[in-house]
Amino acid sequence: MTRPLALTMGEPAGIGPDLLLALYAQREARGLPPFVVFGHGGFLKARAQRLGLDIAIATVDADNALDVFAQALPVVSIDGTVEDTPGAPDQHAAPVVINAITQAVEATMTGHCRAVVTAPIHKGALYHAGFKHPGHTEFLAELCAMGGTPKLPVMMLAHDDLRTVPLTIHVPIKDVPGLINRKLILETLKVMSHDLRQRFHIAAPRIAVAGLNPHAGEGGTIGREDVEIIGPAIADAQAEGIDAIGPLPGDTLFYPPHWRQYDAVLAMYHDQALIPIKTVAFDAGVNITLGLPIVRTSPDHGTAFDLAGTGKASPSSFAAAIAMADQMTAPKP
Ligand SMILES: NC(=O)c1ccc[n+]([C@@H]2O[C@H](COP(=O)([O-])OP(=O)(O)OC[C@H]3O[C@@H](n4cnc5c(N)ncnc54)[C@H](O)[C@@H]3O)[C@@H](O)[C@H]2O)c1
Ligand SMILES: N[C@H](C(=O)O)[C@H](O)COP(=O)(O)O
Repeated sequence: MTRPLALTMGEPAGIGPDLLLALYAQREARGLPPFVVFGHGGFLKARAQRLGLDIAIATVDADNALDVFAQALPVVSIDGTVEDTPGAPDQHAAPVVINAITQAVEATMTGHCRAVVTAPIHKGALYHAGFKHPGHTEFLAELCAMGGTPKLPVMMLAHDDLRTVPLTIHVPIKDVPGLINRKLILETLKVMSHDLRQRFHIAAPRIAVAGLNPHAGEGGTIGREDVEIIGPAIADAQAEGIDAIGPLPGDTLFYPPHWRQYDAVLAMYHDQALIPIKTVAFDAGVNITLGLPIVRTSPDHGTAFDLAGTGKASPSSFAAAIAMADQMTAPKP
């Protein structure tokens, strides 16, 4: 029998807990693989009750999850204080939120679970509690390094054949130009090219690189980064055998006949990469971290405080994240 996926509870005041509870209730209808939740058992019981979900919750070790999955939602319970206050984040819950991620990664790195699927965290609440990482992406790279030097983690948003990667992630837009350099572009393209083959089974991936400036700098007349940094970095990548092309104007790159020529797009900043996916597939997009020794996926949405505890949030993107993690780690027949 296969091992379970490790789901993290995410921000308790958000919709993450609602969705994983709903997906457990819908597991058969949706054909979901077995999973175990790393989170706070008492809180999850309270949230299930609030949502009117009649499901049993069993406290387990990751190794026992499969034994109970058919009868109860298996939870590796993390000690700490977590109140059921939808829409109102409480920084006292932060240690549980962070430990849930840490333990889920450990269980996956040590082979007890197959992959990690994270529920959304509220970055502001964690920063106030001292969390030092911009988001899961960088934290996961540190956890997977197990005390060594973290490898470059790469965020990808994916839906069907549309896959986009932000070169810079959670940084102020005013800092973006200064963070773009040849080495970062080359290293990101290497990770993309490797993982498109390894995780997505694309034999010869083609990658489009978006420019930073309008019209990719219009030959250097509207900003110099495209000609002085991005173009040379693409040449570096081509010299290493990576099929990358660009810089291409970001505004027309996402016209379907254009992006469909490529297996992925490397964008220069967060919104340039995420807007296309969230516009066409907010309900089905998946966030996947490339460059890790394990598979990690996540829904493309955030904590949606306005919907937490109401039962109105759509579980579709979370289900797509589970399906992608399952597909990428399914035992070979
Ligand atoms: N993977 C992650 O941990 C992750 C991802 C994205 C955002 N976030 C965090 O989430 C917080 C809120 O971010 P935001 O407001 O920009 O984005 P959001 O995705 O939480 O919400 C944006 C809008 O979409 C709606 N929405 C979101 N998910 C929905 C769903 N499943 N069904 C129906 N409607 C849904 C919300 O109600 C809201 O109107 C921030 O702290 C951000 O950092 C975390
Ligand atoms: N910008 C990401 C998104 O909207 O999906 C997000 O905040 C998640 O980041 P991490 O996976 O690094 O937490």
